[in-house]
Order: sequence, then structure tokens, then C-alpha cells
Amino acid sequence: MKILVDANVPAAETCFAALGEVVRLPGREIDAASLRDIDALVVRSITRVDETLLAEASRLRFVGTCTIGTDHVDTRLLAERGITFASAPGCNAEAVVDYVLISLLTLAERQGWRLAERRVGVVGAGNVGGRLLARLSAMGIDCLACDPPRVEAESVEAERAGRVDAEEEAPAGFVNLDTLIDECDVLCLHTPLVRQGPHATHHLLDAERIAALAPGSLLLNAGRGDCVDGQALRARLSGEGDFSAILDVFENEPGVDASLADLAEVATPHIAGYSLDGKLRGTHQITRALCRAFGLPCRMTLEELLPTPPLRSLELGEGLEQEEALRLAMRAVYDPRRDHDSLRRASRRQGMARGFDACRADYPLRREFATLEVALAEEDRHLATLMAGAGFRVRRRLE
Ligand SMILES: NC(=O)c1ccc[n+]([C@@H]2O[C@H](COP(=O)([O-])OP(=O)(O)OC[C@H]3O[C@@H](n4cnc5c(N)ncnc54)[C@H](O)[C@@H]3O)[C@@H](O)[C@H]2O)c1
Ligand SMILES: O=C(O)[C@H](O)[C@H](O)COP(=O)(O)O
Repeated sequence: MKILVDANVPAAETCFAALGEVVRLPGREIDAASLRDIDALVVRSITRVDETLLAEASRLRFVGTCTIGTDHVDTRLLAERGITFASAPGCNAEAVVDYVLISLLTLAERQGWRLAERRVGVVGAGNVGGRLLARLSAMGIDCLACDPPRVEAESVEAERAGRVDAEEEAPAGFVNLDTLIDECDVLCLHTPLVRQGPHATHHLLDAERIAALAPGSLLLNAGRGDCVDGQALRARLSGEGDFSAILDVFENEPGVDASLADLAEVATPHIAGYSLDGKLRGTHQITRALCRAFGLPCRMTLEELLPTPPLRSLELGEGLEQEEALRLAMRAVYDPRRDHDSLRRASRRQGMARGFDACRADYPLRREFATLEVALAEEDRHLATLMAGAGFRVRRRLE
């Protein structure tokens, strides 16, 4: 079997070499000709898997994407052709939540407010949004959520189970998008890109909704760029200076609107999910799916793939304000200002499209908050709750 794997998929040789011959190509160079003699294709989000790509893929029996998002894949076409498809749900969700928490705390520090005093609205409460809500709530942050497809699915499920009281009622904390916009200071967008249907998300935040975001509020988008009308967002950000954005995703990547990126407080090149843990989980999930599709045994475990983190333990002393302590621990693992700065530098040097891709291709080692154990004094009970809520392992400091 011949397996073509995107060059940005880590551990591909370790995972796939026992299954067949592994060929590597940068994601944007995978084209119809390169698929001529390929049995299995493993991509990330930058390879559009459509009719044009599959024009000469007569041997192809499997397509896997080591990502959560699937909007780059024509899944209907694959089903019609009898090609097995697999994605990696949830693989980098923890990394995205890490990114959101430290980015919000960074803005709080820069603008002089406390996250604990803000209400956060999460749009899309799936693997990413659901984990974000869980961590924010465990940190005592006031949250609301908006996820009409999930609310609908839960009410259908409740009806099926014969729970009459559940009729059309959204679970506690779930509201519609316009209420969320009215009632929250911070809006975090974690929806997939869906172009059609009753819950389409293309320009879910359109000019009207962007205008309705309250003065002093903040929009963070780590879902897909096309879920927000970029032109309208740029116009709002160029306005009175009463509104901020943290943007990891953009319309038209990698050739994104440089003036929009410049106006964002944090602008990163679609790397919110780029922890090594998240990428390796993706590779591992797709290895298992490929083995299933070809009836092969899969002996590789995720633990075998993950190296020991460079920083395993951090001991905090007394006297730190709580959000300061959180920032310190988070930045010991990951600091999004590094990614913001490298996008700025790379786009100035090479132009936006090449710079954006270069930052992603040469991404430095990043681990997740859960890999760090934070040691605290016994009396720091509240801080221990906050740290554990934020995703760290917490232990009592030895005096
Ligand atoms: N920036 C990054 O690096 C990065 C990393 C991972 C995922 N993502 C993006 O984030 C998206 C979400 O990831 P996930 O793992 O949570 O996916 P998921 O499928 O687990 O959850 C998505 C949630 O969004 C909800 N949703 C769909 N349409 C909606 C709408 N119109 N309004 C509100 N909610 C809606 C769904 O019901 C679901 O609960 C992915 O599809 C991907 O595009 C980006
Ligand atoms: O959908 C996802 O999982 C993310 O958007 C993913 O991290 C994007 O990274 P890429 O596939 O573009 O390397």
C-alpha cells in the first residue's frame, strides 16, 4: 500500500511505515497527479479534497484528515466513490482552549481588566466550546453558550426518551446568538464552517451582529475565518477603539487581509490547536482509522508517541495576584504573543500568504497546560481551584 501524507503531519513515519510505503508532500502541493498510485491519503486542513483532486485517484480507498474541521473535504463525493473517510474529532480541542484562556488573560492584562469580572459567551459548544465552558466554569467565570443544533438534538433525544418536560427547552445557560451578543462582554466563536442549511455558519457574525457587539467588548475567533464577515469586522475595529479582537482564523487563508490582522490585539496564523499533543492525537486517531479501513492491526499507542514535556513542574511562591499567577503558569507552557509576533515578522519579510504558511510549517514545540504540574502552598486553596479549573495538575508545595 502507498500512503501519501501531508509534510506537516508529525510522526507519520512512526505511525504509517509499518502499514505501507509513506510518501510526503507539503499540503498545498498535493495535486491530482500525486494521487495516481496512492491507496491512502492523509491530509490536514489546507488540502482541498474535491473532484479536481480526485480526478486521477483510481486506487484511493481511504482519506483521513488529522484535524477536527472537515470543511475542506467533499465527504459526499468520497461516500459516492466508496472511499472511507475519517477525521480526528476533538484531537486538538484542549490546545484551542489553552490558547483561548491565555489570550483572554493577556488582553485583560494589556487593557487593565480582570477576566473574573467578565461574562463570556461561547458560540458552538462542541468538543472545543464544551471544554472551554467546563474550564471557565471551573474557574468561576460567568458563561453563556449558544448552540442551536445541539439544543435541537438534545430536545429530539429527550422526546425520544419520553421526557415531556424537556420540550423545546434549552439547557441552562444556553441562549440564542442575539441574546448572547447582548449579554456578554467576551464572545468566543468555535463553530465549524457550514455553508448551507438551517444552521449555516458562513458569516454567522455578519455586519449587523458585529455592529451589535457592545462597546468595550471582545471577539475571539478560533473556529473558521469564514464564520465572520472580515470586512465588517475590519470596519468595526477601525472605528472608535471601543472594541477588540483576537483572531486565529481568517477568510482566505493564507492570503489573509493584513490590515485586519494588524487591527487585532492578537493575530495568529491558525495555530490555536497546534500543540504537539493535539497534532499527535490527530495522527494517532487517523492511524487507527486507516488500520480499521484496511483490516490491519494497530499496535501504536498515543503514549508511545508523546515525548516528556520540557517543563514538568512549576513551584509558585506567595504574593501573586490570582490572575497574575494563572498567566505565569500558562505562559510557562505557551504564550500566544510569540505566535502573534512571528506572524508580524514573517508577513513583513515574506508577504502575508508566505509568512502565514511559514509560521505554521516551522511551528515551535508547544505542549498543553495539562502537562504541567503546579505546586502551591497549602493555604492557597482558591488558587488551587483556579489552576485545576484552568487545566493544570496541581499539588501541594513541599515546605
Ligand atoms: N483554530 C484552530 O486551530 C482550530 C482547531 C480545532 C478546531 N477548529 C475549528 O473549530 C470548529 C469546532 O471544533 P469542535 O471540535 O468544537 O467541533 P464539534 O463538531 O465538536 O462542535 C461544533 C459545535 O458547533 C455547533 N454549531 C454548529 N452550527 C452552529 C451554529 N450555527 N451556531 C452555534 N453552534 C453551532 C455544533 O452543534 C457543535 O456542538 C471545527 O469545526 C474547526 O473548524 C479550529
Ligand atoms: O480543524 C482543526 O483541527 C484545526 O483547524 C487544525 O489545527 C488546523 O491545522 P492545519 O490542518 O491547517 O494544519
